[in-house]
Amino acid sequence: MEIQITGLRKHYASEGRIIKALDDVDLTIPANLIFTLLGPSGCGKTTLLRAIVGLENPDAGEIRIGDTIVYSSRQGINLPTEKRGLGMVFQTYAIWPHMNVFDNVAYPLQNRKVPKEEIRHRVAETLAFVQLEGYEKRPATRLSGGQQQRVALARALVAQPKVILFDEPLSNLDAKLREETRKELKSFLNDLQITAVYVTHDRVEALALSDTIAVMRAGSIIEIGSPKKIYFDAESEFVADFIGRANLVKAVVRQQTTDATIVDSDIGRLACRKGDFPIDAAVTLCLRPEFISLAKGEHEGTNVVNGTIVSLVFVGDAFEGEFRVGEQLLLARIEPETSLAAGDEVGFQVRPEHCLLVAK
Ligand SMILES: Nc1ncnc2c1ncn2[C@@H]1O[C@H](COP(=O)(O)OP(=O)(O)OP(=O)(O)O)[C@@H](O)[C@H]1O
Repeated sequence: MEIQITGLRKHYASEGRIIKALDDVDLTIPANLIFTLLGPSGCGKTTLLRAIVGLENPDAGEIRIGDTIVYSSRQGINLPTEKRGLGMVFQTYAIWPHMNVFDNVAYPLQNRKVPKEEIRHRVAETLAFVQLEGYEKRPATRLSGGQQQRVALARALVAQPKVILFDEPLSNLDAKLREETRKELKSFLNDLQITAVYVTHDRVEALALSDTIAVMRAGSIIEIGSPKKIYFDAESEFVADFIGRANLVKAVVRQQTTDATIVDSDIGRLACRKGDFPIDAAVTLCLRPEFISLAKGEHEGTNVVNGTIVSLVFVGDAFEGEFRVGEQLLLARIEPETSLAAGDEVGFQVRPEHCLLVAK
């Protein structure tokens, strides 16, 4: 089910200041996909999610879920949470420790006075779906973190919602379990064909899980696109920097050719991916460390950059190499079997399509 948000506003007054948690947000969340709200702490993600759920009372705007207006300041509509037909997996909605798995999952149905036999059937079906059949009698506290998350998911799904909302549901799990649970969750959601709205500040989680990512900043949605689009074709310096490790270099547009934009940058003259910028525009060159392939010695030719290695840090599957080009420090990903060392003169040639220009 599609969610349509129009002019949604929520301001808070705090210590004499106005905080624009939601600054007139317009947003369409498409049906049956995993849609992620990504942004730094305090950008308004949770406020937006809570407004969709009905746990936050906005100041103005409209929220439509499918054909139903669940909130409209103009029409004075504000449906209570339980009438919005949503499932939720929130950090703060953790499973109940004093109940067993069955009772945790059955709770939303018991609350709605669904007949006992149907409850048993639907809980069994949902537990099978999240691969927890046979766990009905297990006290919730005697489950692993990942299993507890699956119980929380089952509880959100048991009432067959049209939309399911997640607020940082994996943030209490350790790194390895978080990765496994994320994969499971993606496969569950793909099978379900349900509209999922997912809030996180973790870019890796957003990239791995989402069909579409909306990047938020200071109460506004600033960019929307597929994970690849956001990662490779960011439109602003903020998004390029937030979504992944990036070398950001100041540059000025000098020339537009048919297939490239030529800039003078703090690391030299470079042909970059063609961008729609006027001559003399001040832009930022975004160069991802994985596109820099350093080799020893001084290099010559077009789109060549030379520098000196400052440090190498081993991070398991690679080295993170820091090197200096003039006044600019750049980061490169270097293969683990490298013979490069600090102090080495190095250079690289970069393909224009790997040099993304973004607005400052
Ligand atoms: N009850 C409140 N009173 C005052 N300010 C609030 C209140 N709730 C949220 N805010 C402010 O509104 C802004 C948006 O908060 P929100 O929790 O939506 O951000 P977030 O992006 O979810 O952050 P995080 O990732 O840290 O949870 C923040 O500046 C926050 O301090």
